[in-house]
Amino acid sequence: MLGWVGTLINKGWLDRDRYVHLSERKPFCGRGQPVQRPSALLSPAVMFSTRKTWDLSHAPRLQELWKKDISLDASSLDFLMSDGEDDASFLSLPTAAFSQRPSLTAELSETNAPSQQLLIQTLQDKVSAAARERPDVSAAQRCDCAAIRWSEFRCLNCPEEEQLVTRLRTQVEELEEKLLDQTQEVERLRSELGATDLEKQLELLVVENQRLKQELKSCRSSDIQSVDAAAGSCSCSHSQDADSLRREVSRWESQARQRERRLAELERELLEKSSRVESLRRQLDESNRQLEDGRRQLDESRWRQVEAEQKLNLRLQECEEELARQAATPPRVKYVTHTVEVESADSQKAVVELQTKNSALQDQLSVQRTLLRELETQLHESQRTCGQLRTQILVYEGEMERAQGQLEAEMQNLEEEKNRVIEEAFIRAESEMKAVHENLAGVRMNLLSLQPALRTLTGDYNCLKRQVQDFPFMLDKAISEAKQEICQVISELVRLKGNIRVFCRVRPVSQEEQDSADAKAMLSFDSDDDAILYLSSRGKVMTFELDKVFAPQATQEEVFQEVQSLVTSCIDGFNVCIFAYGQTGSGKTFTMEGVVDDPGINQRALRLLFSEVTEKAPDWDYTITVSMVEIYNETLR
Ligand SMILES: Nc1ncnc2c1ncn2[C@@H]1O[C@H](COP(=O)(O)OP(=O)(O)OP(=O)(O)O)[C@@H](O)[C@H]1O
Repeated sequence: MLGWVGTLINKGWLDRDRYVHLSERKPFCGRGQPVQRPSALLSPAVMFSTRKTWDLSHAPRLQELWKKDISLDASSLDFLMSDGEDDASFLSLPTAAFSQRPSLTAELSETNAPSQQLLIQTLQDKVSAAARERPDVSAAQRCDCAAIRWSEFRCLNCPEEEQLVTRLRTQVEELEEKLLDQTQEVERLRSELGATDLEKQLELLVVENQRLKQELKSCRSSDIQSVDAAAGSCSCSHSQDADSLRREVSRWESQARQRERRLAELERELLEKSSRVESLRRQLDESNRQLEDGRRQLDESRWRQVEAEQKLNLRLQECEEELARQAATPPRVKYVTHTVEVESADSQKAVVELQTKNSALQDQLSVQRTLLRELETQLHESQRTCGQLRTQILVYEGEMERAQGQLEAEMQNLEEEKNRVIEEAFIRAESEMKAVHENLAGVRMNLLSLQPALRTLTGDYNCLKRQVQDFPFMLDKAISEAKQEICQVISELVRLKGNIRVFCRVRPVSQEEQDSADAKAMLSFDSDDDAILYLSSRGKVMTFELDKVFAPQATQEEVFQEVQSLVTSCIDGFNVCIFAYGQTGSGKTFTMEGVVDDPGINQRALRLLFSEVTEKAPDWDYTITVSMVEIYNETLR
């Protein structure tokens, strides 16, 4: 036992200091003679189980070891177990060897509770295997082996063993619950890091990125179109009003502000998405860290398991050696054999029960190992999935950074283009405004100069309008006045010329008259007055004053012109009479009738009369009657 404990301490599996205080006790003493214990290499299990005293005179090697203050190994355990002369000390060895197991298990459970079951199971398996692998031993040896098992079963049947089994079962249940919790935790981590939420978030981010690109493209195209439209409208800006240009510029500025607000919102959304990606990445890192912790715990559990297996193997080897030594030892105490034989049936039954329990525990252990392998597989799968997701996240982050860079560049270009267009529009608007102001000033000057003329024209227009309105009355008045004036003129003419006017027409001298004596009588005319006629006859000049004197060269037309007014006066209602008086051959017929080629007053007066009547026919109706009278030789015809 001391060698086993010492081996554990030398290998670093047990804490040496934990056993120092035990040196003050006196676990080993020989035959009532207390032995001063030189070292602290005793466990409480040994103290508890060693109820009989040992004679250290039969343990020179132990004394030597104690004096050297070194730890014991498996060989020292052989010595200790084989050198006892006292039967009681011999019998106490197996009891001590097995009864110390709960204490050891309790100590191990403090540091490695999950491996307890495996440790106990391994120990029991080794013992059972050792018993089965000795078919050729003698009956006495089998009896000794049975005695050992009986002692063990008796210890298992004790309350401490039952408590141990209960505690182990509780620990197994706790281990199962822990495995279940770890499985659920792994599932939760997979659900958090798996291809559900994270991929959905990434897909949403990609869709949002595409939407932002399309919206930016549409905004840029609409701005370019609006700029082109504005440029086209500015080309004919001479015909546009300055207010419309200002409204257009204000509208563009409003649109630009709206675009800027929209871009700010998009940037804010992008930042939110980036923060969301960052939080997801932190969650992923946290989950990976938890997975690493779980893996580390599993590694530690595995390591502890291996460690416990090594301990149990060592312990099993020691037990087997002890069993072999016990089997080789001659049966020194026969009654013990009898006692064992008496109770061998119960022991066999207990062995069967224990084997059944061992089988159940092995099954549970295999199940737990299977679960552990599945858990490790799931862990590896989760780690692989996490690696893939991490790679995808890096790829998406790179794409997002590139998209963000492109978006920022496009935003910058759009902003510069917008500023340039606005500046050009402002410049054009200012130039157009200047031209419009100049034109407006010229127009105002023209208006100022035209206002008096306009007022004059307005007055003239009003005057003309009034005149037009009064024109019918004025026309009637003018006609009346003209008629009155005409009547007055005619009256005055008649008054001036008299009611009877006398004209004198001198016909040319004929050829016959030139040869006669009468031709000497000469007529002369006054060159200054056409109403004077001089007649020279027989030395006397007689003067005749008439209304008109027509010389011989006077034509028919000239004579008619003199009487024409009289002819037309008859149209106005006056009575007129024209007649010729003179001696035969004086030219009356020639003047009144005329010749065919040169008509006289009658034909000319009728032509003029009918011409006037025809001209006034729309307004007047005339009735013309012609009558001819001749007085010849005092006869009227
Ligand atoms: N002014 C004249 N110029 C030229 N020839 C004229 C003119 N007057 C008259 N004679 C001619 O004198 C002639 C006589 O004229 P006419 O017959 O007219 O006279 P009379 O007075 O009518 O005569 P009677 O009383 O006999 O009828 C005509 O041959 C006519 O051609």
